[in-house]
Amino acid sequence: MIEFIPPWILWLTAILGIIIGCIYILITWDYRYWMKRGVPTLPPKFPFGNLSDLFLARRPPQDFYRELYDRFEGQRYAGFVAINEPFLMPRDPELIKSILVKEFSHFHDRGLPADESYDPMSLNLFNLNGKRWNVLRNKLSPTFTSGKMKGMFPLLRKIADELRETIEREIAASGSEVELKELVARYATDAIASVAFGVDGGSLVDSNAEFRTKARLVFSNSLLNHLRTTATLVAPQLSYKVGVETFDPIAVDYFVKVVKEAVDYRKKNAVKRADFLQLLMGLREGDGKSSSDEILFSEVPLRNVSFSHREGYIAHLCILLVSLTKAELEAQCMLFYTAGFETTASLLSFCIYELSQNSSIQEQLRSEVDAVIKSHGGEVTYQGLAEMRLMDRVLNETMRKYPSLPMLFRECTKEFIIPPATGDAKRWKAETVNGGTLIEVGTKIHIPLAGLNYDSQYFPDPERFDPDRFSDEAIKSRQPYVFLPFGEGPRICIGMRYGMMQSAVALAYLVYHFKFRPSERTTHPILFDKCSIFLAAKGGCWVQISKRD
Ligand code: HEM
Repeated sequence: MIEFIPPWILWLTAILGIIIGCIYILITWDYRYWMKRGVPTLPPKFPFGNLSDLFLARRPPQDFYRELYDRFEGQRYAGFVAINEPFLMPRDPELIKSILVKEFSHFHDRGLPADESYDPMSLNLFNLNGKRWNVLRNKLSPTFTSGKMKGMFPLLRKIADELRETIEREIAASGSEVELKELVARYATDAIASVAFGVDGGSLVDSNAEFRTKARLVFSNSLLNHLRTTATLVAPQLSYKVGVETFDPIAVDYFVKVVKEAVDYRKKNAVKRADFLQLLMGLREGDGKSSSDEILFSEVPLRNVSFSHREGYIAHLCILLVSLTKAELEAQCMLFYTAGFETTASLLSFCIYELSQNSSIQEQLRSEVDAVIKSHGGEVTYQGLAEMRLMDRVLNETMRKYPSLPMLFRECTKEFIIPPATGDAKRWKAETVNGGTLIEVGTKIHIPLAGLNYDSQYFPDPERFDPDRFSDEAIKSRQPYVFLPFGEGPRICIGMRYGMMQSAVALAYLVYHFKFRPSERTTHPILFDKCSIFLAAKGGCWVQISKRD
C-alpha cells in the first residue's frame, strides 16, 4: 500500500509529526513541576494543563475555582499548570496576606504582558509591571480623592435618574419582566463616560448608542472572546507570544477616536474639567505635579538617599520626569472605560436579583433608603449614602456570593520561600528549602476568591444571602483576608470607592422607585455563563419590576 502514497505526503506527515511532537514536549516538559517539589497538585492534561474546563468553557470560572479550592481542603496551598505555566493557588489567609501585602516586593506584578510593540493597549495600569506601574499608580491615585468623588456625585445622580426613566419606559413598552444586566451596564457606561471623560455616552437613551455597542464587544460572551480573555489572564506568556490582543480591536479604534476628539475639543476651547481625562492630559503635557507622592519624591535631596539606594532613586526620578506617551494615555482611558462598567453592572444586577429573591431584606433596605432620603430633604446625597449602613452590607454580601473576578493574580518577581507550618504533611528533605517551598521567579499566583467566599468556616451556610455577615461585629470576629472583592495591598482596585459609590447611587434610586420580584426566566440558584471570566448569569439576569405606589 505504502508505494501508492506520494513521497511529499510522507514528508509532510513526518514534518507535521515532528512539529506536533516538539509542541507536545515543550508544553508537557514541566508537568511534574509541583510533584517534584512535593506540593499538592492534580495531574495536568495536554494541552491546557489543569485548566481544560476553563479554556474549553466546560464550567463557569466561578464554579471552576471554587471546586479547585474545595478539593484541597486542609492544605495551605496547591500548585497547578495553565497550559505550560506553573501557578500556585494559596488557600491560607496568612499566606494570602503575605503575597498581597507583607511581602509585596516579591509579588508586585500580575505577570501580564505590558509591551507597546506587542499591543499599545497593554500599557494600562492593570497590566503594567514594576517601577512603571508604581509611578503611574501614584500619578493616577488622585483620580478618586474624596473631593473629586463629591464633584462627581451630581453627575452620577443625574444618570441614576435617567436609569429610572429608562426602566419606566421599558416597563411601559414591554411589561414588568426586565433583563437587568444590560440595563445597569448602560447606566455604568454612561456614568464612566461622564465622570471620567466628560462625554455623553447616550446609551441609556438609546440602547444602540455607539458608546455602548462598542463596549459590548469587549465583554461579549462569545467563545472567541472567552479564549482571548482567559488566555491573556491565565497564560499571559503564551498569549503574548502568539499575539493575542488585550481588547477587541474595533472597540479600541472607536474609543481612541472618542478620546482624541475629547482631548482636541478641550485644547481648542480651553475647557478644563476636574476629571480623569484632564489628569491624564496634564501628565501627557509633563504637568506631573498632581501626584503628592511625586512632589514628595522630588523634594528628597540626593545626598539624603543612602548610597545603595541611589541607583534606584535616580532611575525612579528619571521615569517621573518622563511624561505620559500618547499610547500610555490611550491605554489608561481604555482600561478605566472598561473596568468602570462591567464590574458595576455585574454587582448591581446580582444585587437586585438577590433582593428579588429575599423580599424581607428588600423591604428593610427600602425603609433605610426612604428614611435617609427623607432626612436629606428628599434627595440622594453624598452624605446620605454614607449613612446607609444596610446598603453597604447588601453590596458586600452580593460581592461575596458573586465576585466579579473569580481570582486575583500575581507573579513572583523575587524568589520567595513559603515557610513550613506545623500542620504541613511530611515531605522529603530534598523537596524543600529549610522545610519550606521555594517559589521561583516567574511563578504565577491565583488567589481563589470564589473558593474563599464560599468556605463555610468563614461564611457558614454560604449559599444563603445574608448581609449581616458584614455587620461590624461579624467582620471583627472573622479571619482577615478571606473577603477581597477589590483585591488588597498596593495593587488594590484603584476605582474601589468610585465603584461602590456608583453602585450605591443606582441602588438607592432603584429601591426608592421600584419593587422587585423573581422572574422565572432566571433560575434560582443562578447558573453562570461558562464563556465569561467576569461573572455573568447565563441568559442574563431577569427580574419582575413594578413601580412603587
Ligand atoms: C464594583 C466595582 C469593581 C470591582 C468589584 C473591581 C474589582 C477589581 C479587582 C478584583 C481588581 C484586582 C485587584 C488586585 O489584584 O488586588 C481590580 C483592579 C483594578 N480596577 Fe477595579 N473593580 C471595580 C471597579 C473599578 C472601577 C470603577 C475602575 C475605574 C474606573 C477600576 C479600575 C481598576 C484598575 C485600574 C485596577 C488595577 C489597579 C492596579 O493594578 O494598580 N475598577 N478591580
